[in-house]
Amino acid sequence: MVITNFNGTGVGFGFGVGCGFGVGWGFGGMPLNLLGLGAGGGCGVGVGLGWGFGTAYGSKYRSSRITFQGVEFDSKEKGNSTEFSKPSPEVGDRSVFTLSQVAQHKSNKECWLVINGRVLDVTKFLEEHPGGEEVLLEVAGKDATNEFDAIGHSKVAQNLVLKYQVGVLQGATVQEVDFKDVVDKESNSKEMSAFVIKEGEMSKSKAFYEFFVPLLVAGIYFGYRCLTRADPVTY
Ligand code: HEM
Repeated sequence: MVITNFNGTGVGFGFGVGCGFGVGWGFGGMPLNLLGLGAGGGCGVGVGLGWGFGTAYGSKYRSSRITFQGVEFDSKEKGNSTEFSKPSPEVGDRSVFTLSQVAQHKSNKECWLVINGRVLDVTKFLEEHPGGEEVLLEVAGKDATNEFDAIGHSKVAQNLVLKYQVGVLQGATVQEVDFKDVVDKESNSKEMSAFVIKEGEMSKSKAFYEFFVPLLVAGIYFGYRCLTRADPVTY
């Protein structure tokens, strides 16, 4: 099983008494592909049905038997090792491309990008990418090394990079890799684990504003209502 955690800005709906903040469901993370638990605080209406913005945290699960196109992580076992099957690329692995040549392939029909000096044709991987095809298309035709590293991709993802290599970038020094070596313990264990926390995506001050300001406002309002409530008249 693969669990990918995410956090991001979310929208929460909740019910409250007196003021309208509560805990509810929200969406968050990139991509917005699963609902997560969110906390929201906000304006109260009437008897206290409220809504607010908060941060959503969630996890998404998928089967551990992920088969990326053409790559069988847990089959073809020979003894204790698993064979990493790489289909023959249309273009030779050692072809040398310039960045402007790579830049000519930036659509979903032909999507190339560069990672660590390797030129990759990820067209067939677009739909398979756990992070969504949009992020790949955003860096299509460019050097996406920084974006790739920033996510903290797993060893499995790094091995997949080799599968989609169609050449190298002109002037780049690329570490030679023997394809028999790319399968490590992680893929042999038939389990692809991912724990992606996008730190830095939300600054501390933003988190402060999203969480505490609505709570503060609601608290002040609640306190004001308590203090200004007229005492019942007793006879
Ligand atoms: C050919 C290059 C790439 C491959 C083979 C690849 C593969 C993967 C894989 C296997 C995962 C699942 C988690 C993991 O194992 O690390 C993943 C997640 C992700 N990737 Fe990539 N990736 C590639 C390029 C990129 C690029 C360039 C970006 C950003 C521009 C990106 C953004 C993401 C994001 C945001 C996630 C996390 C998804 C989530 O939080 O649910 N990936 N990728």
